[in-house]
Amino acid sequence: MQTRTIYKWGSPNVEEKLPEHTLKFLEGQFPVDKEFKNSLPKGELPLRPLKKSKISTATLIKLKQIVGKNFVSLDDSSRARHSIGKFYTEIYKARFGEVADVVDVVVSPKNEQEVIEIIAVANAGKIPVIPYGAGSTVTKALQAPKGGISLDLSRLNRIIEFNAIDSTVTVEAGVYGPVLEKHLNERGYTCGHFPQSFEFSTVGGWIAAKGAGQASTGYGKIEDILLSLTAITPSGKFESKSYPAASIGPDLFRLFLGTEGSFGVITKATLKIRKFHPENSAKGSFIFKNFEKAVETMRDVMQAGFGKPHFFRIQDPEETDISFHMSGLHGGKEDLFLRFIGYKPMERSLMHIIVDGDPSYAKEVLKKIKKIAKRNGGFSTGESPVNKWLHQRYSSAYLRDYLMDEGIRIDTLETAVSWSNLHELWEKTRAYIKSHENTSCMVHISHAYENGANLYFIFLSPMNQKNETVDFVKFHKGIIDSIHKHGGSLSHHHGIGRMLAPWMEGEVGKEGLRILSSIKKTFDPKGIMNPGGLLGLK
Ligand SMILES: Cc1cc2nc3c(=O)[nH]c(=O)nc-3n(C[C@H](O)[C@H](O)[C@H](O)COP(=O)(O)OP(=O)(O)OC[C@H]3O[C@@H](n4cnc5c(N)ncnc54)[C@H](O)[C@@H]3O)c2cc1C
Repeated sequence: MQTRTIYKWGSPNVEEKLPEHTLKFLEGQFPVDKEFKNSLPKGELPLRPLKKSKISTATLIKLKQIVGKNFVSLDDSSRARHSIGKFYTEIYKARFGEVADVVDVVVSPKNEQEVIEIIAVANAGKIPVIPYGAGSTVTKALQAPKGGISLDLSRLNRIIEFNAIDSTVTVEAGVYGPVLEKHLNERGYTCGHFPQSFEFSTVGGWIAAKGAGQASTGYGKIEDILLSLTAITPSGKFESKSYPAASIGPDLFRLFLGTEGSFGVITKATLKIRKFHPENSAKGSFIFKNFEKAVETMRDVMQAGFGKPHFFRIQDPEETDISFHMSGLHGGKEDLFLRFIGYKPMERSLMHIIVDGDPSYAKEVLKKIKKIAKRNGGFSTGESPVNKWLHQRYSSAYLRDYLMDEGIRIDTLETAVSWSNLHELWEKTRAYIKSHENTSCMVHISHAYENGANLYFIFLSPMNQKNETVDFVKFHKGIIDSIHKHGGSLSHHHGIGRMLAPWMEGEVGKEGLRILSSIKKTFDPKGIMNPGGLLGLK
């Protein structure tokens, strides 16, 4: 498996160089002062925890006895790396070497028994424990305002059982996406969970953040894929059984979904798997005259009842426009033809579809979608845009670090919204984002349901040369306020962490927070699991 460098997201084997036409477009759109750009650190400074480790010698001895001395790290780089995820300001500050809320020690157990013993030591000493999957969180969920132990789960990486009879796979929590998927693909199956961070995220992290993959419209979010789990909590070991369905009171294992390590450590999970033959997939794309018609088509398809695509995406007009520029299509013959037949830049909206499954099913569903698209004025643009998107479905995110080198800010926020609120939320939140000086706002829908969809906002602008962090935080807060005010959920798949915690009471209410807090107390009476404001918990 590939590893990545400290600061950069993505495979070190993939060059982040942009094609000439893309660079030209970005330079034109987001002019950045050369001197400012050159003054920006590019990630060459060593990471520097702003606090000294306060772990006691007695605790260190115990931890080393459990996992062996090679799996306990106290060095600056390990502590700092394990205390940041991939939120914009975390990465920005790390480039200056700074990591403020830092763990005291990093411990890497190799099995569940070692996790049990570490939790016991931590609980006895009231030492915070922060489970660490692959560090791809974008919600500040790994920051350690109270210090403590980072429990790196990457050695819990076994695939325990592939079960073709039940169509399940049981894995340890530290298994990375590509390892799991390769194992399944070799047997003609898929897990169906492909977050954009797929290459560098773990099964435990997917469950803990309650994430969604790019094919979630067909395969479901991780909560639909998860059948059962084992979690080690300070109160004991919780284990659920893998029934296809059951009526045995509330599904207790679901309590761990989305809790971002604040109830316990997920050590093992059983996931549903699906038969998978990519050669059978049916692909199509359409361009619509406007976003409204594209959304209407998506909603009609989701509510028609004839089946649904696995990947179902709409790019709003600005995202469609920027992808024309970035892919070099802008001004080309396809673009001119589309304009000529009435599909105008900054109005038109692109839709991508992939239907998996039995070939006759996939073909039939695509045929029916084509009918609905045609009725709504969709012009078929074939398989090629889908293949292009598939080619860069993970690597497009590598761009953020490159843009940071160039003095350009790019970040995202995402939400789920009912169909009836979708347009207002899209319009109002876009308007807020666009009110910030020289800011592009691209929006796509990538997860669709019978009752609504997600909206994924990407914003791009030159960095603020006076104070990038302060300006970013203020602007970012305004976007969250707008999403919240216009009927969107705080998150559809990234989770809450510490980033969205201040809005949690507004989302779930005082009573909701009280219930959450009392469940936490049951699993974690001393409050050692990922403490310090996560999920809005005290
Ligand atoms: C470029 C990029 C693209 C992304 N795209 C998507 C996307 O498409 N869909 C999506 O859902 N998310 C996406 N994310 C967010 C992130 O990748 C997910 O939240 C992912 O599920 C986190 O997994 P991880 O293994 O990296 O967990 P980490 O980042 O290490 O941890 C995340 C949280 O879960 C807790 N945790 C981790 N493992 C365990 C465990 N075994 N037991 C208990 N708690 C645990 C941690 O304490 C932390 O609070 C993206 C992130 C990036 C940087």
